[in-house]
Amino acid sequence: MSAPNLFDKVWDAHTVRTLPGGQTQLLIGLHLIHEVTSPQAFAMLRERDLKVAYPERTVATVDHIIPTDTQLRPLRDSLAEEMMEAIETNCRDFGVRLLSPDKGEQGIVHVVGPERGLTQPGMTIVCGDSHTSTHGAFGTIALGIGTSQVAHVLATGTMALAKPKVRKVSVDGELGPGVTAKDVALAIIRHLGVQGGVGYAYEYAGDVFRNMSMEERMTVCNMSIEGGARCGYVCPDETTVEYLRGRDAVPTGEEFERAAEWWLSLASPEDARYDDEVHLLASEIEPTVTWGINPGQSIGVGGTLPDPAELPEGERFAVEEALAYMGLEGGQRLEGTPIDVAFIGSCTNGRLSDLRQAAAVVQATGGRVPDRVRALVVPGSQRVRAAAEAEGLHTIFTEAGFDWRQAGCSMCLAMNPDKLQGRELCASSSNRNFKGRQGSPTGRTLLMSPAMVAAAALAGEVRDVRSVGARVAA
Ligand SMILES: CC(C)[C@H](C(=O)O)[C@@H](O)C(=O)O
Ligand code: SF4
Repeated sequence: MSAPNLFDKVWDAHTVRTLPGGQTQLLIGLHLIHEVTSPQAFAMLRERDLKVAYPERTVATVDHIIPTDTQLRPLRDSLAEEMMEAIETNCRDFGVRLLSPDKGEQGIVHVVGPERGLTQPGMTIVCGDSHTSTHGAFGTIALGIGTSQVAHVLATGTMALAKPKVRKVSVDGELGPGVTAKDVALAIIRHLGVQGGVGYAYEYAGDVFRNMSMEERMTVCNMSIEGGARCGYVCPDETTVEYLRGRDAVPTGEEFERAAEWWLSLASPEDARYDDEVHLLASEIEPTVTWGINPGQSIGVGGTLPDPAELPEGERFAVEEALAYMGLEGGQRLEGTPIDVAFIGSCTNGRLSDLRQAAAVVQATGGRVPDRVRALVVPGSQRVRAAAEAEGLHTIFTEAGFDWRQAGCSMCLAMNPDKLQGRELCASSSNRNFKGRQGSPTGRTLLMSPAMVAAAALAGEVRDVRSVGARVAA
């Protein structure tokens, strides 16, 4: 008999009961909320005269709509100001803590949860946001939910869910220089497909994840959803424990040691059972760039684009459609393609280590962003911004011609003034390259690591980060 994996253990520990239809009623340990998916949910509570069942397990932030040039109130965009006021009022009326920009606590929801130690191993975590999978880096069950589910969790602290299957995704060996967590995430998605994870939770394992920092694990877990998985996680280990020690929401002293012991005990054992297992080799992963309109359409930076004429009939259309939208030719190399905009930031790659890697490339290259390129560095949270400034990273960026911004989602989704214009081509450290994703209906996105974005910004074109000589690997 094989043993339960982490997902089974956390699921069982939070099961309230099995519902008549076969779903599980799951107790939710942490409910994170943001300004986009919460207003309607609070309205539903008001209509039915309900309270937030567990305000102490509910934490709010503002990220999508907040401008990143200045956060001074009232916000210049009246709709953004309205949304800001709505979340302030809702949090006040329902007794929910808002991580406020005035107190230096604000940031992207998936950055502030972990950095404050709100995200802890063994928890169930939900948020009305698809990239909630990020929190799985700590060995949690972390799920994105819809607005009506947000209302349900606010009102009951529980949620009905069918248990997904679990696939173990192992990446073994050692990553080469210049190959980052982002490249691992893109390689997994390319290998398994953007729909490959449907119905699954991904357990990330193997040498590569064992050696990763928590921030790198977050980058990969963040993109689980882009590979279709319901969520993704890494089993807690000493790296997890040491990351959490001393953070705001984490217990101290004896209580911390007890918690740490429990966290470590949740890790899947050697003989754990899985519904499926997949193995990838670290040595086969290159610095990766997307060329299409979903995150699975990527190549190693040195490679050439697929040629529709050489593809089987069934695959041809999707490639043709993507190449036509992107204005690229099959068989062409991506390296050397001129870019118009460079964006470093987002919940995938807007943490301190990401900014450090990008800054290292800027220093190693020594040049300046050409005038025709707009380059933005947007920290994932106010704390990340302050920490980066304390090490002088902002000076490295601004002296090289990058724009150093306030914390927020910024151009990842462009629900704020940071938008592409027309057909601009953007080298972006974010997670989605869908048509029109970055604010212009015809705008184009090349997803890559923050180090690669920095290299592209300085060259004004797609470059292999390894050619600039900076050691950017963790
Ligand atoms: C606005 C929000 C609902 C959305 C999501 O769920 O992911 C956004 O964060 C995104 O990245 O597209
Ligand atoms: S940074 Fe991008 S992916 Fe992350 S929550 Fe914001 S909009 Fe969504």
